[in-house]
Amino acid sequence: MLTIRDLRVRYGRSVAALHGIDLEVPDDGVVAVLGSNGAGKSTLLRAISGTLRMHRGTVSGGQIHYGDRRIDRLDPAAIVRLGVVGVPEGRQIFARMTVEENLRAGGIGASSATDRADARKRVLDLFPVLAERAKQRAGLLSGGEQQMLAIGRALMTGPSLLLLDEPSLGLAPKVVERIAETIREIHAQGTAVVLVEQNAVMALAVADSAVVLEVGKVALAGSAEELSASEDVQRLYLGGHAESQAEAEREAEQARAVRASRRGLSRWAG
Ligand SMILES: Nc1ncnc2c1ncn2[C@@H]1O[C@H](COP(=O)(O)OP(=O)(O)OP(=O)(O)O)[C@@H](O)[C@H]1O
Repeated sequence: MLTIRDLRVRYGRSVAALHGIDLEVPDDGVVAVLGSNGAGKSTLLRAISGTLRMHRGTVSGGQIHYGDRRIDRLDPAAIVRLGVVGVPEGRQIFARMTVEENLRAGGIGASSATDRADARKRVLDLFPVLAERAKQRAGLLSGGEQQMLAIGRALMTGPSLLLLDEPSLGLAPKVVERIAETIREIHAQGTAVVLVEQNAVMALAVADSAVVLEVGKVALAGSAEELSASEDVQRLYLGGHAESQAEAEREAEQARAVRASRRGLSRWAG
């Protein structure tokens, strides 16, 4: 379980980005973090993964625990060793290296060659396209394939908690649905997920529970079903791109249908 209590983050002296966030991510959970630009979503992931310092940020108050370990003062490599691995926004794969080399780089932290081989097999089963493109330069993959590679590389360490920063960004709806299915499969295989998204329809379809951040605070929290039904969420995040209330309702209906199919999937997986 990841437990965040009263987390406060600053960038330099002048910018206070998070103002006391509370969040829990159960070991078998998928928690979505929603919110508009600048709400603090990426900052929250940076705080969990220990990468704030690379962005001149610091935890100025509160605590983050993973299990019984306090992690908000650990460096990123130590946090990865505890099983908490992030896929930052913008994918950041090694564009000039091949798909295979990218995956190998992800597995460097694995404890043994057997672990690496097992992880590689799991990743290629999850993303068969990466096996087909193994020798290709990563920079030549499509946007969706690059996102799959970024997730696959993170999975090479065998994480128990995966942090995803806007995996749907810039991808076509069909590819977004493929990424959503993959997140469900990763979860069904026993990895907890924190999913930061601006695509609330996708995130609420995949997650068990969600929080909405507004200017560095949790404005709303609840189960994915509660938030899908919330008028505020519908107006701000589900209806935001809809031309009419009817379309917003269709989107919410679509999210409910995908959730129902997910329940079917997890029953099947379990
Ligand atoms: N390196 C930085 N230095 C100074 N301020 C920053 C830095 N990174 C983020 N901020 C500020 O912190 C606040 C939260 O930003 P953050 O990137 O976490 O939001 P976000 O919800 O992830 O937004 P987006 O969806 O646009 O990525 C914003 O006011 C942003 O301008």
